[in-house]
Amino acid sequence: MSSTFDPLLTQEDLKRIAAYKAVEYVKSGMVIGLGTGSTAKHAVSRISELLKQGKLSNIIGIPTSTTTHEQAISLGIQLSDLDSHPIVDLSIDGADEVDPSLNLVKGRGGSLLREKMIEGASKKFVVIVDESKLVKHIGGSGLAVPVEVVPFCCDFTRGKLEEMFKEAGCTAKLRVGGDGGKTVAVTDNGNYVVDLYLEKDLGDLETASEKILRLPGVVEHGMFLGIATTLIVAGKSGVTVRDRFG
Ligand SMILES: O=C(CO)[C@H](O)[C@H](O)COP(=O)(O)O
Repeated sequence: MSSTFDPLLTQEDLKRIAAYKAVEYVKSGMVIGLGTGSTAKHAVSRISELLKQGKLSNIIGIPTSTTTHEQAISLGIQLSDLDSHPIVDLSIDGADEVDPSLNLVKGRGGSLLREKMIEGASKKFVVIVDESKLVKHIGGSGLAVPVEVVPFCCDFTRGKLEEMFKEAGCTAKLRVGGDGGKTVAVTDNGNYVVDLYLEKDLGDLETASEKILRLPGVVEHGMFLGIATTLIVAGKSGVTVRDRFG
């Protein structure tokens, strides 16, 4: 599916267009996983707008971060969690990278663990991106693959991760806060993030995933393999919608 746009649209416009398109999947009475980031925030705002206009009702949101929790609360969206609502009808979230098989890198915003729990529990997971996020192979773009680690001996875990992907030219860096690097960035779960910068792609992603998850000290990584069901891409020449099973 595709339509033609104004070439003067900004990246922010494209994020909003993708998000609004995804919200067309939201129906009254649904439990919705609310993603995190500058693209997902447009979806949360749109859901609230439609609730206020009476075009949607009885929506329960499951936020994927404290930031999204605060946004949704400020917009009056009713919230819950996976303990009370273990099955999520639909999640909508952005991504940092998307490959042709709809595998993703997520978590450059630091919310990868809650995102993976909620999006993995969803019957449908719609990924919304502008076209800059499309890559041939995830993990080889020069940008980071985030890994959430426990704070205990995090430099030991960082070193093990770097060693693990030595052949892919990996440099593993502990993520610092937005205060010029004076403090370590802490996730919503009280953990740290090690960013894996790779010169080459990771090869077989399932193998890489298993290796990372087997390392004690690792909580989760930001590769979302086989979780996304639908991809919405907004680009200067239009919007496309792709279903993994379609
Ligand atoms: O995974 C995420 C946060 O943990 C975000 O979805 C991802 O970083 C994309 O963010 P943005 O829409 O701001 O580019």
